[in-house]
Amino acid sequence: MEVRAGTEGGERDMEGRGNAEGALETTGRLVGGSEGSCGADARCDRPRPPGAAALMLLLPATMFHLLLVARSGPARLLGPPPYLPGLQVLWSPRMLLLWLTWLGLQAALYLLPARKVAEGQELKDKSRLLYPINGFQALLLTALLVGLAVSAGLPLGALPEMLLPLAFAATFTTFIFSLFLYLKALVAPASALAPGGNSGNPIYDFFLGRELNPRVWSFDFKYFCELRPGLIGWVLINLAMLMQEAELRGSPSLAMWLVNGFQLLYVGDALWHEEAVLTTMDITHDGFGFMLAFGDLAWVPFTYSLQAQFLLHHPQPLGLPVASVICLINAVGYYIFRGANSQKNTFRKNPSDPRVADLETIPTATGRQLLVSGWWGMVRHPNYLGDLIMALAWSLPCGVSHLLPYFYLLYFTALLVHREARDEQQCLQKYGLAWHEYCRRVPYRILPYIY
Ligand SMILES: NC(=O)C1=CN([C@@H]2O[C@H](COP(=O)(O)OP(=O)(O)OC[C@H]3O[C@@H](n4cnc5c(N)ncnc54)[C@H](OP(=O)(O)O)[C@@H]3O)[C@@H](O)[C@H]2O)C=CC1
Ligand SMILES: CC(C)CCC[C@@H](C)[C@H]1CC=C2C3=C(CC[C@@]21C)[C@@]1(C)CC[C@H](O)C(C)(C)[C@@H]1CC3
Repeated sequence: MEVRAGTEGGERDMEGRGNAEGALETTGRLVGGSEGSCGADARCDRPRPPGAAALMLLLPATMFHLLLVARSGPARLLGPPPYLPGLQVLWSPRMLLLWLTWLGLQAALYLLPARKVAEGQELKDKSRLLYPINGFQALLLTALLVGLAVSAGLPLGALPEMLLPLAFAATFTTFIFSLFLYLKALVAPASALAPGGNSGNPIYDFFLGRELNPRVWSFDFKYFCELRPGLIGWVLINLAMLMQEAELRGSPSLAMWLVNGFQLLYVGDALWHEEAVLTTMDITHDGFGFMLAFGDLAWVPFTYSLQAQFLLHHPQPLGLPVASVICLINAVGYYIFRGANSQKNTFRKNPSDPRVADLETIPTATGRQLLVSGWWGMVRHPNYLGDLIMALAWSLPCGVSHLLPYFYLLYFTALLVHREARDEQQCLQKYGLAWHEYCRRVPYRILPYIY
């Protein structure tokens, strides 16, 4: 695949500010302030270097806290962990090898011939990078390989006992990998840097990432990490919890089936619609540094699987009527999430497509239009609403006796509220008056009549 020059963030580099996602996808407003290239953006809220340094400790610490409390009797989200594991528990060369094998397997699957090669968003120099679309194929092949390995005697049910050292290996490799990304960016041309990826402060740049699309030959690190090892690892950990539960209790519980099924649907959907990730701000705007690398490779698999971890250690009775209601909630969430994302993607690809041609739109000075009916006429981020409804459905099978399984819902609400504010700021810069008009016509952001 041809690699062409990256630029400073393509069309999204209009606000002159850097990656603010860290501010809440990591910190909330704790990290306010600005450095480097914030420019005229009054809402620039990137972390300051001490904030970035603190987050590099805080994020892994939170992840280990969750892993520890999920297996403890009281399972208190806000309570102390049952014990503090020593290095002899966390560090295991075997687990490091297992983790590297996992990454290697996913990298090999990434390099297999793809059914399609997609073009990314147009960069500033009008070039586009090329990306293989074979994520769903990677999921199926991983399932096949794991199936074969399990039938040959691989004890997948032993994985729950290995989570701590495995998460430690993932965190360790993320630090090394981020260092590699940082050093690589030092010799990259200025045109390859993300907006705000050149603050001059090493801690800050290490944390948020300097390069927009770091690649070695055609291997795109950010795109690879965003969808493959973390997302597929997440469903594999879920499956291991299910198998271990079957071993311990004779069969998996209904609650465990639901959590596995819902999250498999979510991951399968993401990989099936892999091309859509090319238009997200993570790919088009944000640098690739510790925050996103840790998020993709460690945070997603080890904390998004929290409900399954909780259920293994805290079985919850679940009757069919309640389970049916929960399935309905997940189906409604998925319907909104998929409907909204597909409507926008179809419209952006071809506004004359019969599926979207009848929708009402607002013209903008850029030549692009904004949908103002259909899903995008209901609230300004219907896809977030659907995602949040699904997040609720993933927690409900765990009952209401503990707050811990609702961690994802709480974290995700905060993340999406911040993400929405950030996207809103970018759209305002991009579309100006037309965006004001859109906000007037569609006054609610995520939840109709409430927010
Ligand atoms: N599970 C997880 O941890 C996470 C999941 N997500 C999910 O990822 C998905 C993608 O989210 P995200 O990348 O944040 O952003 P969106 O998919 O919501 O994209 C926002 C962009 O859509 C375009 N847009 C906004 N309004 C309109 C409109 N009315 N008509 C046409 N285009 C419009 C604008 O870009 P333009 O005009 O340039 O096309 C805007 O910048 C969501 O479903 C979200 O829930 C996101 C983060 C984490
Ligand atoms: C470590 C921090 C606290 C948080 C880091 C944030 C990341 C975990 C998320 C940023 C954007 C993401 C997306 C997905 C997963 C989580 C991260 C990486 C996504 C791949 C999930 C599946 C969806 O269908 C999607 C639309 C493809 C998502 C894209 C954004």
